[in-house]
Amino acid sequence: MATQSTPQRVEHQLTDKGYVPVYTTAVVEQPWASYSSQDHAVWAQLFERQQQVLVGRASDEFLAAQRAMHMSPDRIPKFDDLNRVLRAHTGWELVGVEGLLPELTFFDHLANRRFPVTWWIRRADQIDYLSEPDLFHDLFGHVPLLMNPVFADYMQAYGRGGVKAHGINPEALVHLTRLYWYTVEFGLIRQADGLRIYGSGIVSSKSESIHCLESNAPNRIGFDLERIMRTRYRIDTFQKTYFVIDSFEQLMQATTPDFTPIYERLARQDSIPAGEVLPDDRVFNRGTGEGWLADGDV
Ligand SMILES: C[C@H](O)[C@H](O)[C@H]1CNc2nc(N)[nH]c(=O)c2N1
Ligand SMILES: N[C@@H](Cc1ccccc1)C(=O)O
Ligand SMILES: [Fe+2]
Repeated sequence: MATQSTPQRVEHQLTDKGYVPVYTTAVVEQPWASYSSQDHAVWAQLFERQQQVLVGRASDEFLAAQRAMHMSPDRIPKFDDLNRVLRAHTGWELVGVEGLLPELTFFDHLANRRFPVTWWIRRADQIDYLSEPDLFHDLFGHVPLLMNPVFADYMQAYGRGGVKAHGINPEALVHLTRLYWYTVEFGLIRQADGLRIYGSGIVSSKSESIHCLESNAPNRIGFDLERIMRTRYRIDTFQKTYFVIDSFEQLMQATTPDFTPIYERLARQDSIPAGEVLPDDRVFNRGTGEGWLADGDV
């Protein structure tokens, strides 16, 4: 009987966020044969639950991409099977990793159309909350949209931008990471029939899939590149603000220009607290702020 899959943590490193696990940057084969029956059961339970929550909440593009991937709901998919489909559609491929990677390693993967997917899945007692990306977050949350040609291009361009920003200065990376956070992880998109989810951090969370669209607590504000790059975010609670794009084409066009002058301009401006609404914001919802914690913005 295979044991519960556990990540091979290399060590813990003391950072400004306290002790964080540091993983090897190595690409690892997916140990598919060693997944336990509990691992597959956790996948099936999360997949089934999220499928139900996302009807009427996930964007049309996300649902179409997910259908095209033919991911099995009842056991952990094989990276090799998904790679055959993904490569044929947009040239992307999944690579197995132990967990969070150093930023430059992460960006370099994206720049080469490789998406790093954590090989282990959370335990049954972590179903509702996990502090770091596991296989379910990466595979169910991030992988489907890599089937969408425009979003696939955006993700590669983002990776190239990350490598570039890493060579500029740490502040540029902070500004760029916020863009990732408020689009790839927690982005909303406007459809004719209402706001919908495309961010991976949301689609892999039952509670946030409901909260982000239906609670009055958070702000919902129209996409504005530099506004987003100035805005701090939360890593331990629901987002205080969600940003809304009109289309992936809008996202692609907004991020095509050279960011170098943008980083220079942003360096002279203050960051914006996660829950703030500015006079020029295109406000879809002005949040009540109910349940917000006072501090903790990153
Ligand atoms: C974009 C930003 O650097 C972000 O924190 C990166 C860092 N390293 C990562 N490493 C992995 N494996 N997966 C991720 O999503 C990220 N995110
Ligand atoms: N155009 C950005 C790179 C980028 C592309 C797509 C998304 C985010 C950033 C730059 O010059 O740095
Ligand atoms: Fe993620």
